[in-house]
Amino acid sequence: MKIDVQALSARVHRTPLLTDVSLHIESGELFGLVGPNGSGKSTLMRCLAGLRRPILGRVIADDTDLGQMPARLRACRIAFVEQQADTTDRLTVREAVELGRTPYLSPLRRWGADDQAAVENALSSVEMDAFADRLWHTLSGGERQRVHIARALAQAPDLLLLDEPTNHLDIRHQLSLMALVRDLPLTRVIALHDLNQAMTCDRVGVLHKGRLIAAGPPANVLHEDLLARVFGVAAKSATAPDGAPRLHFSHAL
Ligand SMILES: Nc1ncnc2c1ncn2[C@@H]1O[C@H](COP(=O)(O)OP(=O)(O)OP(=O)(O)O)[C@@H](O)[C@H]1O
Repeated sequence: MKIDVQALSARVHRTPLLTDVSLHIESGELFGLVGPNGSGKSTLMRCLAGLRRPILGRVIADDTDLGQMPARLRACRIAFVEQQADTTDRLTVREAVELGRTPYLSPLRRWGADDQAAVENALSSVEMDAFADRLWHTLSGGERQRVHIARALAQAPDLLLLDEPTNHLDIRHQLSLMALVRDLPLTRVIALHDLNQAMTCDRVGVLHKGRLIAAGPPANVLHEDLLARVFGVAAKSATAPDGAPRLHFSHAL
């Protein structure tokens, strides 16, 4: 799914949250969204998910205005893992992941082998198969996060939106999640605080005070001047032994 964000502005009461954001994301791209706390990342993600209506501008998903897309179609095509998603329902892990298949079900299309396979594959992608029968509320924060991601994968979307998905994850699961997301054959937008994880995206966009101030290949965008100006940190770019660009942070400015 390709995404065209056209002159998008969002506001709460009189407070602007996003101002005149325009952005094109290619089909199949891994796009990283970065910016300091409160810069508007989650707000933009919610607009991309169709959960927040912009006050101005629009989001075009393939050739359809997201505001006009029927909710069920949107639920089949777009999966969103929010930052602090939670549930109070008494669910097992498997039942939570099965929710990802809900948009596909109807009286004419009941639960079938495809749905079961999608759930099992999703559980195993995030290494949660052994937890399938555990109750949701007994899981740790990182385990819950992995189940949310499994639910989104079970949805088999064309666009996957992940808002800071590596929060709560230990370093091994951070790296395996990023590797999993990198290899998925679909459009992915991922809000990240770890700028070295952002360096592994195809392109990044930088939000600052609700405006998109830069977008492009990570090594071009996340340079020392921008990191000082936007994030308020002293950083140096370097090359890791495997040839990948790395950022080294020394202190807050
Ligand atoms: N309902 C609301 N009412 C008032 N202000 C809001 C509301 N929702 C968001 N904001 C403000 O809008 C700004 C952008 O919030 P948003 O959650 O999009 O930022 P973010 O970049 O995701 O931040 P973080 O990195 O801290 O998660 C913040 O200053 C936030 O306090």
